[in-house]
Amino acid sequence: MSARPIALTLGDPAGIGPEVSAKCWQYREEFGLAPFLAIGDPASLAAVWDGPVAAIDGPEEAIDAFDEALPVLAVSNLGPCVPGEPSHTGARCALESLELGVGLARSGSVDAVVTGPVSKAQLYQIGFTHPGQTEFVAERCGVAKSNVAMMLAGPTLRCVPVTTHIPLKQASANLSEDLVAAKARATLRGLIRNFGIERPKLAISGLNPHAGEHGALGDEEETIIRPAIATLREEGWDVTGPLPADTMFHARARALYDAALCMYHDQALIPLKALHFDDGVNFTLGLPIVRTSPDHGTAFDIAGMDMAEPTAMAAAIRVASEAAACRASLSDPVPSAINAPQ
Ligand SMILES: NC(=O)C1=CN([C@@H]2O[C@H](COP(=O)(O)OP(=O)(O)OC[C@H]3O[C@@H](n4cnc5c(N)ncnc54)[C@H](O)[C@@H]3O)[C@@H](O)[C@H]2O)C=CC1
Ligand SMILES: NCC(=O)COP(=O)(O)O
Repeated sequence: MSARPIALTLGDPAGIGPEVSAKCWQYREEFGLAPFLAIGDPASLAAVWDGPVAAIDGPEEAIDAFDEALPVLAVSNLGPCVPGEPSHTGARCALESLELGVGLARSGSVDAVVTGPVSKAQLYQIGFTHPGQTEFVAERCGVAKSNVAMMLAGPTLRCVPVTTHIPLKQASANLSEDLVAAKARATLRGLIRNFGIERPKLAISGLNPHAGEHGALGDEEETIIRPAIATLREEGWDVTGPLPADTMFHARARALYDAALCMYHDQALIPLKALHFDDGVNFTLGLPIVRTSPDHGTAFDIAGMDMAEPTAMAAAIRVASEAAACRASLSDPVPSAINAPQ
């Protein structure tokens, strides 16, 4: 077992992040979780949980404390903490926790960072300029946002949207051959590096109904997606498509690939959440660090009611540990046989 813990940010203090984090500690043995520490406002835990908490000053104290209590690295929240009532002070606390968690992962003092759910709307209101945590973490790691992939992963499906948190009417205009190819490479390398899949298979969707019907129902398949696929194949990657998005997610189709690359957010996330809402993991591929998150959001509507299922958070912690171990076991994370530019 690694001697380093995992850092888990509590997310928005008014959301369900504190509750699912506490439940993960409570059921750590049933869930098979490696030691972790929580980062955030201790009051947000106290508001929803009366279990044991150990205040720590750094990650090096977490492993010893973990057996007896949930280790917490406190981040101050200048406002009151009421479950279900988000605030700007809470959003600032969530952002500060994220910054600290990413910093610990970058410094190598934790094996991975698992980020609790934040409210994008609240973050935007306090001046957050990134579409989501994915792009924030990429920037902190010095990686261009086009070279990271937001993968949503469950036991029978992994999906990556090429465009992420933008209005749907801008999705087509934001697609390009280079972006599709860059997201595909980040996904394929990520499957090798974090999931240990030696020769990953990627299925790439079309954008339009029936993948465009040879151009009759839209031309992005012919002008953008097909040329990107040709380039990826020349580089040696095992890539198929463009596939009609409505027929690529049934069970027999899913058995043919390791991940699906889709053109916009809901094309990827609807099938994933329909199949795996309770154990879906958001995994940022393409980073020097391991970063995961549960697939669900802040769920302000049920915060403080003891109704939040911790299973997606538990999956996010487990997948992060497995990915960290996988990376440590690989001497050549991207096999040189695959002739892809770095
Ligand atoms: N990992 C992250 O940081 C994510 C953050 N978000 C943010 O969360 C906010 C709310 O997003 P929504 O679209 O409403 O999605 P949501 O996932 O927060 O909630 C959708 C529905 O599912 C329920 N739900 C969610 N998680 C649950 C759990 N663990 N157990 C039981 N029920 C659960 C909620 O009560 C709600 O009815 C948004 O601001 C969004 O940006 C959304 C997805 C991921
Ligand atoms: N729909 C996924 C999501 O909202 C999580 O985004 P991010 O904040 O992890 O980039």
